[in-house]
Amino acid sequence: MGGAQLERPSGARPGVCVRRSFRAHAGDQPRRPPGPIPVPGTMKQESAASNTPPASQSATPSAQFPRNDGDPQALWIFGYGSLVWRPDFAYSDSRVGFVRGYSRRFWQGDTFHRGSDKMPGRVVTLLEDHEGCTWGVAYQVQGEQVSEALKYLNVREAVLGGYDTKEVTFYPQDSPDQPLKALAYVATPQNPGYLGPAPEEAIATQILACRGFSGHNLEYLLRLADFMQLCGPQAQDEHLAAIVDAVGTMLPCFCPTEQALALV
Ligand SMILES: N[C@@H](CCC(=O)N[C@@H](CS)C(=O)NCC(=O)O)C(=O)O
Repeated sequence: MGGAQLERPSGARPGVCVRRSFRAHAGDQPRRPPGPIPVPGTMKQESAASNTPPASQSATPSAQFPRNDGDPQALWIFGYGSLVWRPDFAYSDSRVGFVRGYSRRFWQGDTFHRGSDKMPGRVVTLLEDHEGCTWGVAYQVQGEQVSEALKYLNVREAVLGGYDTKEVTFYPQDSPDQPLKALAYVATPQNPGYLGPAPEEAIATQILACRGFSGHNLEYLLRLADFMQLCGPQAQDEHLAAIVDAVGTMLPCFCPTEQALALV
């Protein structure tokens, strides 16, 4: 469930980054109703109406919904963080690809999904960067999926995460000459949860120490690193790689000794 499956083309040599076809599978379609993220273990099917945040909380998307040729009702949503592996909304199609002019940074604080008020975690946002390129997944929603996805993401991203919407141009890896307009959720420096730049070692320490209602902050980092690994050598994210390296260096300090585990 969640992110679509990356398929290794038949005949590809294992361990070699090859161009992959990225296909959503009907079985992947999430079943979670749109709306507030239920605390893990308490998920239940609720009517959309009961999930609608109070008017005072709802933050309507600021970007006009980007339209592409073809189905006027269709909308593409670009994910570059947790949306890469856990979109949790129904979609009709998905593509791996990238956006130009932005770099991804772990500069957004999170006190719900991967952190708490006392120990905010760090999640990603997009930074305008003329030479930047950020890889992720674009999901196509059509018909009723559009309002359901936007209602759900408004709560998950805007109300709970401090993100705002922005129109971006998405380049599918399989057809970069046919770019798509897409909606992205971006945490700007003006939002109260924004933490801004920090040394990668400090970010790694924060990630190692934090968890929230959606799980540990380390899971968030490693799932994103997994995705980037699957994208192949053409997809580089030095900021992400530096944080993963820093985590690897620090993990021994966080791991209990054999004596402590009484493994002897
Ligand atoms: N908007 C970015 C980042 C999304 C993101 O990571 N948002 C957090 C909100 S703070 C989230 O949904 N976290 C859910 C989780 O960590 O599983 C994306 O397109 O993926």
